[in-house]
Amino acid sequence: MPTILGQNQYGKAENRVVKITRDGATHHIKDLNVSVALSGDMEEVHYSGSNANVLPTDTTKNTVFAFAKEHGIESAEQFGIHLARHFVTSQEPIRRARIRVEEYAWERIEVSGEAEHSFVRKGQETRLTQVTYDGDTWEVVSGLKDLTVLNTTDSEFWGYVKDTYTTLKEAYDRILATSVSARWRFNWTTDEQSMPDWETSYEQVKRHMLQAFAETYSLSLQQTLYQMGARVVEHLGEIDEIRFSLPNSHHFLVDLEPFGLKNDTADGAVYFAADRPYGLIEGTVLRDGCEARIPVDLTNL
Ligand SMILES: O=c1[nH]c(=O)c2[nH]c(=O)[nH]c2[nH]1
Repeated sequence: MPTILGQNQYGKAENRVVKITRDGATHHIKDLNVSVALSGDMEEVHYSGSNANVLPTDTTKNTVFAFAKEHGIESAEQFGIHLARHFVTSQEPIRRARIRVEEYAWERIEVSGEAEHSFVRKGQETRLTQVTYDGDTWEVVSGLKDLTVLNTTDSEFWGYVKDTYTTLKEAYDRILATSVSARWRFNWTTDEQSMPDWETSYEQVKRHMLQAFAETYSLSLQQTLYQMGARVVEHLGEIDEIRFSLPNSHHFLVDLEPFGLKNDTADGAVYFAADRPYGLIEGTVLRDGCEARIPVDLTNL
């Protein structure tokens, strides 16, 4: 049965590019998911396997990261236009380029004023609660998930154990990012007159967590976790226990040396935001003398 090739396109999808710009102590962030789809004279690669017209998808990925460094990211549209023009005008067989961009919006964490290098992702987190009553005693465990935060600096990781399998380079200025999942247990159990103000309490827990994240100079995500928990328990008398599950959302500096581009943290850099695997840092912070009752696995709550 004779067949012919119909519409076809190819390219690297979902390049997670994060560009930090440093304006003195004030940092700016652009966080994009960029997908490239190219089409043109691509019959031969499909019919005979000749790659003579094929610009590798790997190259399209490198171009995205290199352009972010070389030209910056003014807007998703400007970045898309620049890339599309490049592919179509630089490669004769490529007749059409479609660049799709998703942009994730970040806002500055409020500390005393707006933080210079600490951000929370726009869009609401999910608020959670679990109430249990046995006719006598109440247990209220509340929480949140998908509260995504990022520090563009004030994070290091070094001095760790090194064995035969350790390849990780020590980091003295890295991005620290996580999506906070937390559960906290109220010590209110019986007296309905002295119930906490749940709405106020929620806002305060969130504020203390965000401020602790922003203000901790972090030597590990574990240290940041403890600071966030301690801040909540110390400030809010109604909470005895808080547990966190914090994925370490790795941002890797992209090696742009092959394209003659210096990509240094110190003057604002381009990062590859990896989605998996990720470090997963979990732990409970307790008021001294209180019992731990929040389950280890937060998915069970
Ligand atoms: O903050 C961190 N804690 C770790 O335990 C760890 N492990 C790792 O590879 N990177 C990091 N970062």
